[in-house]
Amino acid sequence: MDLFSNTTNLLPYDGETLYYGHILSISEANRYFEALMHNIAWQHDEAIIYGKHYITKRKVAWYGNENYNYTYSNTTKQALPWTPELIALKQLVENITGTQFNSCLLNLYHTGEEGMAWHSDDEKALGNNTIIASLSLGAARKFSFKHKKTAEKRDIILEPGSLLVMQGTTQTHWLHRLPPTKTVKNARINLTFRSIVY
Ligand SMILES: O=C(O)CCC(=O)C(=O)O
Ligand SMILES: [Fe+2]
Repeated sequence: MDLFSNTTNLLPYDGETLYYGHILSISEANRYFEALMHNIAWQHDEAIIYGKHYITKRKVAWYGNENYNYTYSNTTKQALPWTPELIALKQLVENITGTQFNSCLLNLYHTGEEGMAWHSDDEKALGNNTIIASLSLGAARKFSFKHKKTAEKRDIILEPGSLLVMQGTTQTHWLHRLPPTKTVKNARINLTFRSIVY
């Protein structure tokens, strides 16, 4: 039995997304935020859309068990080996979710003006009904879901030190995004633990 089983599904149908709230104390969340700011190999993300090359303001980093090649937005990333902080966080998230993860995509949003557009994490490498565990550090930000057919929406505030888990058919039927906002001035780090199936 997991310790956090009293969570409810944020989505009304066609998927399961659980918000576990704080899984780290404020001081632990601050300590990890500072450590990851300095110790992660942050790089600007690249995408090739209709043949045009884009570089994002947001920074990303990709870590994993092996040298996974991971392709999205027409660019291929290679995973770096886990750092001690990432191993500790992965362990914590695995204990709570009862699931093993073999990789983690990190995002660094320097201010509220950086976000992520509507998408679903439905790359082939994640397989069907994948489970993605999303840990937030730094600034609290709004996170939104939109159903692909009905356009029904759900919003949630992701607090620092909190865990959100997207599973079941969430990626098949729902888009999600991190909307940009002028009111947030501070940086946020998000870690999405994932399982690459090949
Ligand atoms: O920053 C977030 O909370 C979400 C990031 C995300 O959706 C992704 O990396 O696929
Ligand atoms: Fe995503």
